[in-house]
Amino acid sequence: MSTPVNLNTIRQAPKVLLHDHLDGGLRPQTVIDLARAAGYSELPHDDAAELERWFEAAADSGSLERYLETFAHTVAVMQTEEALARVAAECVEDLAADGVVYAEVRYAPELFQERGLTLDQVVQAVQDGFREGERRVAAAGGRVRIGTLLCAMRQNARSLEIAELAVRYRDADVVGFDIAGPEAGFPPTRNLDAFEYLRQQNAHFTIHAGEAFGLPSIWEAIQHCGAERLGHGVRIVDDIKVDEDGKAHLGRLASYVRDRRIPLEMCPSSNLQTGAATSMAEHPIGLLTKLRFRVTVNTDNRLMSHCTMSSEFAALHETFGYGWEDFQWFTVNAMKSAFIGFDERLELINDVIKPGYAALLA
Ligand SMILES: O=c1[nH]cnc2c1ncn2[C@H]1C[C@H](O)[C@@H](CO)O1
Ligand SMILES: [Zn+2]
Repeated sequence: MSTPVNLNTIRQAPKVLLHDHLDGGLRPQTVIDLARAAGYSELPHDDAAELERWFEAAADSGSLERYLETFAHTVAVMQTEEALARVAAECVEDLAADGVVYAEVRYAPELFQERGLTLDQVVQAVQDGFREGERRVAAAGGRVRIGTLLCAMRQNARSLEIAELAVRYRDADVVGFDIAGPEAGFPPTRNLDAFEYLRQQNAHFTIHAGEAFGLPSIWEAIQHCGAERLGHGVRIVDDIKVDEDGKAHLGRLASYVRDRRIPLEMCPSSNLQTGAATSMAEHPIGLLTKLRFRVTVNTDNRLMSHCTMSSEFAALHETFGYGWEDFQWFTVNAMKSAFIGFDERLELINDVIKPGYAALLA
């Protein structure tokens, strides 16, 4: 008889996370500590539990723009090398404690220059923090590997510079690039020079698309920019019609995304808060999973969405009845879609993920 599925047992299952923002995953107490150290007095609460509730409620606004406003506080307290390294190390510990065995964690270096840090100092501080976190996890007998994605913010015009930064650190575990920030009004094609540069460098990138804007954003991200994965991508369902008898008809773009196995970095809880989906039951992940798109499950922002990889899986179990086989499928999908090398992905699938789920299914 297989292990019953609940939050505790899900924590023990090996999980892979491709879409997690460093500045969206701070521990509430760390936000408070760092604010104190920096003399930042704008926090809405100085009690960790209240602050945690505040982030979740403020992010639960129904709009991506309002959701993004909450990052003003986390970004404000991450302006020194010490703060960046601490947040990065704690991020690794928290993911490992939740049973994540591989994660790609992203952030926008350009946001951490308010106190004079150079882009290189920002990246080096975060990489130091990630390596420190991995060492602490290994010393405690755990296993986790972190790759970094550098984001450029859509509303700024620094994407080529950030793409060059990502390539400069590609041998120091920066595994790819992304664009983030408000989607409506900032089409991905504004950053074509960055994407062209990355392709010429044989570098990897994903693009936030199809979250707060629809099919044109997804189409541009894939066909003009050359994105290998889609951040969210939920609006791809606008190109799918389902008959009354349940038969699905895919348009050209949806067919392309499915047939080319383009990974969808889906983040259910975040989508409920930004209004990209109306409820868990109606979240497009149900249909897209049924149609065997390459779906992956992610947290987006663990602080703002008050979630973990395990709580996302648990919510999907409650809503759609998914069990270990489905979780293994999401996890293998994610591992196959990661930006690290093929050998390493295969090793994680064969040595960690499959044995982990086999034990839970036995
Ligand atoms: O879901 C999101 N969509 C677009 N941008 C986002 C999302 N979550 C976080 N961000 C932004 C806010 C962060 O400051 C930035 C880099 O992590 O990315
Ligand atoms: Zn995101």
